[in-house]
Amino acid sequence: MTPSVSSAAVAALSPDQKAEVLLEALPWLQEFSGALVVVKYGGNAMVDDTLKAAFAQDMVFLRQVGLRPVVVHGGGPQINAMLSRLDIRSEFRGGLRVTTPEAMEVVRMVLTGQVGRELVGLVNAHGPLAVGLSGEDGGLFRATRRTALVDGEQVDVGLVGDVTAVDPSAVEDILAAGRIPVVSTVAPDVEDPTQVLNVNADTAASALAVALGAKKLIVLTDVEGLYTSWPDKTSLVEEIAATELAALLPSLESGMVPKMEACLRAVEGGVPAATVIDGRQPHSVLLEVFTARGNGTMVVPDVH
Ligand SMILES: Nc1ncnc2c1ncn2[C@@H]1O[C@H](COP(=O)(O)OP(=O)(O)O)[C@@H](O)[C@H]1O
Ligand SMILES: CC(=O)N[C@@H](CCC(=O)OP(=O)(O)O)C(=O)O
Repeated sequence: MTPSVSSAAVAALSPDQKAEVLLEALPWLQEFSGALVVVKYGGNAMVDDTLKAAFAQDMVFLRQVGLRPVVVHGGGPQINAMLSRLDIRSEFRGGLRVTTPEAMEVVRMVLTGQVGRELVGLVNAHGPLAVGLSGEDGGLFRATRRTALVDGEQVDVGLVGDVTAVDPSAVEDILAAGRIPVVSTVAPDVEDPTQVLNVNADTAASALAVALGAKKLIVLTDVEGLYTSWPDKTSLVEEIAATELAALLPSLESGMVPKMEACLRAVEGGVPAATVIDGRQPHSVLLEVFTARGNGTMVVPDVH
């Protein structure tokens, strides 16, 4: 496997510099030893092959140094591409895809049969570590149909749900076997378990992080982090407490709404920290977990 960090750049470092880089990770290796970390990989941060390979390498790295990573992936752009190839119209309302029965078939096929499979393959290029599953497997998720909030009104978005029950035992079994679960976020409807619903991947990752008692939720996206007044680049937030974020939520725009809501719910549900990081930076997860100055925006409880 070709290393994604340039060997020439590493060779150019002096022995002292190499030791310094390795030692910077020591306190973080100690702090995160054995820790369960849920990593949500957004579809927008997944469009480049080199980035995807680097992400897979990071998951293997975490696992190798004793953490227990759980991957929850999105795939919005990949679903869009397949819907347009099949000539099926699709629109978003309040950050959620309006999902017809026809679109739902494509969502399930792309998330579970394409995006999930590709990530499993990339991780397993390093060894037989990843096992893919969807919210349908082993009763992992159950979802309740929801509407979207558009201009103060609740509107119907079709076969879309929110995860309202999680049975993490299937994920825990995979972790106990020393492997890396890779979860796609379609989920059976509580009312009719033969009907699957489309679930936003950020909110599903958050529900899973809470149910697993994760030490951290890391959300990769295609922007540096949360901006309080988007798109003003000077308004990037490094750290924000739950109450402050709750007050800010109504002013956020569509893509960031489910993401920041997910971080808030995770922290309110007992996850000590939820971080949104820039997935366009190769190895952003390694930098986030193992360096002093992480990146992106960290959401923390009010008292921590
Ligand atoms: N306040 C904000 N801070 C940061 N990004 C924002 C904000 N408001 C809207 N955005 C947009 O949200 C996008 C991320 O959401 P989304 O496209 O759903 O990503 P993903 O596929 O990673 O889930 C960013 O690329 C940015 O264009
Ligand atoms: C209800 C809803 O909108 N579901 C999303 C599920 C995928 C997702 O969340 O993907 P990202 O993380 O890449 O945005 C969708 O259909 O696009």
